Amino acid sequence: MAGKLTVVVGPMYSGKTSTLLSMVEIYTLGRKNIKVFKPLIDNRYSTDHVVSHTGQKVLAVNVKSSAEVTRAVEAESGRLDAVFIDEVNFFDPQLLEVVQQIIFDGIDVFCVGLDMSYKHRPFAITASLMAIADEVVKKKAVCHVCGEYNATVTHRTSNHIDSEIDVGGMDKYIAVCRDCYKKLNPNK
Ligand SMILES: Nc1ncnc2c1ncn2[C@@H]1O[C@H](COP(=O)(O)OP(=O)(O)O)[C@@H](O)[C@H]1O
Ligand SMILES: Cc1cn([C@H]2C[C@H](O)[C@@H](COP(=O)(O)O)O2)c(=O)[nH]c1=O
Ligand SMILES: [Zn+2]
Repeated sequence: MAGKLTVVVGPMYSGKTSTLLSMVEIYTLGRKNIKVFKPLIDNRYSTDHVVSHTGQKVLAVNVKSSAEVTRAVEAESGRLDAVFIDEVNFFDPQLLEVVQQIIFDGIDVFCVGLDMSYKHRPFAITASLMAIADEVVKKKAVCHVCGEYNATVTHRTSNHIDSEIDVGGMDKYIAVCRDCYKKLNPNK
């Protein structure tokens, strides 16, 4: 039987990584064989763990590219039940084919990542994964400005760099609702 693809998206602080950690716990309690991956660029809290903003963590394989995910999964020779991938927004476009192959090989895949950059633009790899997913979960955060539980966007508070990729936390980013995002970005 083919595996199932679940994609969990949302702004920063919306509980994406916490959701991944809960699913890891469920699979682990069920004595399933799993592997967790994270991209090399994400060195914010740890290089060899996926860590949530609340400090909860799980051991993870740090990969430079999606090809390394394939190699690590193949090395398990069919023993895996599920694969978890954090921060898919940082991965190369080939992650789509890699994930597709893993689910066709009968392994469940959980992908977690930002759907949009601070520019309110989709991260292409997350959008492609959402398109082929069996289930998409869109999470919300509490708006840092108005305090409502309706934040769907991330606002970058520092403007020292224009690149859409810039690893960071509260020092650089807040979660906001669309109304507050518009007030903070009047050109939108
Ligand atoms: N504005 C916010 N809205 C919701 N949770 C927040 C906010 N700021 C900080 N947090 C904390 O972040 C936690 C979620 O962290 P995490 O699962 O790592 O989120 P994500 O992976 O989506 O960035 C929440 O449980 C809460 O403790
Ligand atoms: C919005 C946005 C975020 N990032 C970076 C900042 C963090 O390192 C991660 C997101 O982490 P989280 O687990 O969702 O909290 O992505 C970025 O590089 N570009 C952006 O536009
Ligand atoms: Zn708001």
